[in-house]
Amino acid sequence: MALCPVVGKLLHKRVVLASASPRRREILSNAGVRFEVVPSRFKEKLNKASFSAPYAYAVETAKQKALDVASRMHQKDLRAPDVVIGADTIVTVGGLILEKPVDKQDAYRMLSSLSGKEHSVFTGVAIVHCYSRDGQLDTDISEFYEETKVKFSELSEELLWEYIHSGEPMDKAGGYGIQALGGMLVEYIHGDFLNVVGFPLNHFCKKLAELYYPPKPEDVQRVKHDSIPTVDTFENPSDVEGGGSEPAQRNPGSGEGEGWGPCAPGAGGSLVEAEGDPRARGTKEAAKCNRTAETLPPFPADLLELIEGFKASKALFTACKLKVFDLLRDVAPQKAVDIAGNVDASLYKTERLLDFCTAVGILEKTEQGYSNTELANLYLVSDSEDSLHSFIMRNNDHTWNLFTHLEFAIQEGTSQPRRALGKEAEDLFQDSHPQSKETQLQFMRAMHGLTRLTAHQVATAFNLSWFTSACDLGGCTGALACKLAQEYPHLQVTVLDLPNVMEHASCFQPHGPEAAQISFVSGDFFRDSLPRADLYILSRILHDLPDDRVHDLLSRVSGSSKPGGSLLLVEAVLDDEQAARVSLMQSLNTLVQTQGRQRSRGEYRRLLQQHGFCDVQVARVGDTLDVFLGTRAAP
Ligand SMILES: C[S@@+](CC[C@H](N)C(=O)[O-])C[C@H]1O[C@@H](n2cnc3c(N)ncnc32)[C@H](O)[C@@H]1O
Repeated sequence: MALCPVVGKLLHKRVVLASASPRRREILSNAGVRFEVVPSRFKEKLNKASFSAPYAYAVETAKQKALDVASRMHQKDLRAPDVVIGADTIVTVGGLILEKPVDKQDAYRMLSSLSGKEHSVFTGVAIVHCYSRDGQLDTDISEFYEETKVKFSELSEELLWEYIHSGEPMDKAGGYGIQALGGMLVEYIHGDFLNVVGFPLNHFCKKLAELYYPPKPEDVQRVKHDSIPTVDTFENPSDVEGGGSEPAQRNPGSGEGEGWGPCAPGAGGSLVEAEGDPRARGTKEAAKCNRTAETLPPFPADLLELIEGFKASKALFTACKLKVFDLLRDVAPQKAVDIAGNVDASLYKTERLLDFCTAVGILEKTEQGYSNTELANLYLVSDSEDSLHSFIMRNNDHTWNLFTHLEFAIQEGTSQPRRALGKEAEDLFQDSHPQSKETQLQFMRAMHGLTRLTAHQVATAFNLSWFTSACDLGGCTGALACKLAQEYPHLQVTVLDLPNVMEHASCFQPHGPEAAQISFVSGDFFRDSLPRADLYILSRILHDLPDDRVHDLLSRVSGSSKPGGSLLLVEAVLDDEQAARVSLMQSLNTLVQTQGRQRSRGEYRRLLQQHGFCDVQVARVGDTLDVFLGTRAAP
């Protein structure tokens, strides 16, 4: 079905229906939308007289219902859902708006006013996209309405009262339900049947398509579309409070045709404006240049994420540095005041940091307090088996500093370790001014955590069971060696790395039976003779090296390999989108830090072949790493 992909856009979002109506629930779930139901507490008491048309009243009520739920959910657990759907159905006849009857007399009054006449059923719908920014709720609101004309037969008193006594009219706008007994009262309808039931599914899907697949500017035909009149007054202004969001005052005079109208996506759409929100400025600009909804530029969500991304990284670094996740491991939820006391920080600011961590899914917050998510327990606790804590701290203490010099690296065309760290590029690994033990260990723990993430997949990318000896050149803590030993019980693995690394390698030695298969050797793969092995491994080594050094190293490995021996090479490559993203990010790293560069799969394959490794096979590991296996041909 053509509409399925549109509804599919909601599948990975947390969607909430702000309505208790079982009919709306059924229509949406039948369409494949997955959602929670949180009935709105918004009282349907807007001043009808202040709306220039009945549908505007329905749209505004739908919007206020959705905003009420978004704001309550955000206040409750500081995490608004992604999308809240509000809807309000009204019946109008002779300029009067009929909602739900309050009692049987009211139902009688309504139904007799419809008898033998045509009336309109309007459903206003608001689709509210929610965002949490700095603990505040921010929303984008799209709204629309649908009208269906319904003609009732002449209803006898007897029929009327029989219907009223059935109880069906009481919770329905206009006092009837077209999908049940009330269907017998209807002579004909013009328009969407489901709109009369309570939810205009067809228009809803079209609106989603408009939002999620905005037309390309060149495809846009300028068409006159429905608009919603200006609404300035609310009967109860406090109803719109909450979560820092207020509905925008609509821009008069921007529209086509009718002389007024909203300047926002879709018919009757509007954007909530928040002070300082770039989207708000975008909306004003659009109004200025008289843009229609269809010609508004796409909202640059990815770009904004890119612009602001460093703030999120720094917040994570800070929470790690304060050891928040260590504190919350294996304990009952903690209140912000206790966490702040424990990490010796300001309560108010700590709470902001904790709320951010909650918003990005690394902490959970309940009434009892904050606790670690599973992700935090796995990776953010400093001494967990798979901890990335040191990798995060390395980024905070070392890489961050280097990246502040990216501009110089680009302008001057050189790496910046001197400016950033006071040392030369060639000293990065082999330091003539030894780093402190803590810095060295931080680097090694960082590599350990990173390598462990993919070690099993690298070790099993190819069947290596016929090798009896392997040497992992620049193998650091032995994280990959350990996995190889576990996978291949007949394999002896030598880990070769520089003396300053080997000095601390004992901290990482495995304790299981595989320990007997692994030996650590101190050495420089550019200067010292390489330990003898059937299989050499270069994992994440070559991208840090300039071309001449790559050739140098490969020719040494080749020279040490026996015919039939192999080289296993592990690198992120430039070829496909996902790997290239990681690879290019590393290339910025090498730009500021080393003299290396990223290479494509083809380049690595050719490099292996040039150095005598033939039958090169390649396997993808995870989303981003390529593992190459080449066999040394006879010279
Ligand atoms: C980026 S890390 C890669 C570690 C590991 N192979 C992996 O896949 O995670 C580079 C490693 O190469 C080591 N290294 C750099 N230059 C070296 C050299 N000339 N001789 C031996 N090891 C070296 C570093 O000490 C470091 O442990």
